[in-house]
Amino acid sequence: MAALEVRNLHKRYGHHVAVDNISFSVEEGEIFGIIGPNGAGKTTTVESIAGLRTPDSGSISVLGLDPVKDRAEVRERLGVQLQESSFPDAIKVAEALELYSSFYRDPADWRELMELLGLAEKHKTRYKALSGGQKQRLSIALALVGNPKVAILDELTTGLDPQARRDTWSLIERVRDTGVTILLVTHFMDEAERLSDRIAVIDGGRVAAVDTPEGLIAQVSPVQQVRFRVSQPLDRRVLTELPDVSNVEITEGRWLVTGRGQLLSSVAGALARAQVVAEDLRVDQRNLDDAFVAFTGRAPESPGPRQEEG
Ligand SMILES: Nc1ncnc2c1ncn2[C@@H]1O[C@H](COP(=O)(O)OP(=O)(O)OP(=O)(O)O)[C@@H](O)[C@H]1O
Repeated sequence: MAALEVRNLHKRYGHHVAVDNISFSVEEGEIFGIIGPNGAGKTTTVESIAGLRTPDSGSISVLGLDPVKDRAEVRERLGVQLQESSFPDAIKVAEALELYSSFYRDPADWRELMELLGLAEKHKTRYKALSGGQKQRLSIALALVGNPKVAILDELTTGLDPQARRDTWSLIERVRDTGVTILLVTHFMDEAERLSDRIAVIDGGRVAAVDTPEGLIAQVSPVQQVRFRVSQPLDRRVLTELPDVSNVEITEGRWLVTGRGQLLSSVAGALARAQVVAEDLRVDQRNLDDAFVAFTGRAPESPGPRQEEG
């Protein structure tokens, strides 16, 4: 059974169609990314999954449950970090975590989460006195405090500095490694590419593509090239016989290998087997930004400027 299943989801606000027939499914243990321009319908989709909005039509299953009909059960199993979480200004970090953990049947150890998210030193600090990055980390902790089987993270690292972003990514990977399925909405292509097993590109309320990060990139730019020099003589057939390789050119000692699919790993593997070291290696490779532009016709946002971490 898929952890999440969204089928033919529709949602209008007045005459404006925000979600126009969105379908996708997320396997258990996956990190599934959702990317798309502003106003694409990402938040409407994930808030419908969380039972916070009622779709006009379509069906949603969270671990086999309906977010509206089975609201209480879904709440126990689904952790949600949404944009602009708002808490009472006067609540202290530890109080918020303890309070939220009391809402669940089988909560996580909130003290451990506080430690993990680097909030232990701030445990007595009131919400209003936290920096943007600390508020962000608290909202992640609160999404995880119920020990969820599925977590929805929207704008995970907005407002975090580069080190805090990387730390948060490692944390999310650790959470995934404990078996939690993660739905990650993000504006940042580096984050989506680093974390997601698969990604849905949403544009104008529709799914423009669903694939692995490499698959999305390959869809828009199937041809790749790898350039290098070799540390010792090499029979070109070692490379021309690889299924991913379409052409090998050697000019003045520089090798240019053209191909598709997993070209770099195929070439690296063949060179390693031949005990040849690739020197001065360059890969002409597109990234997820290129795929985003190709699927949506718009450039993705960049992560900065970021708020000061306190
Ligand atoms: N409560 C609402 N009332 C009216 N229109 C809404 C409401 N919520 C969202 N919309 C509109 O629906 C569309 C989809 O919004 P949504 O927030 O789902 O997009 P998004 O992809 O999450 O955008 P962003 O990346 O900017 O957060 C937008 O055009 C938005 O203006």
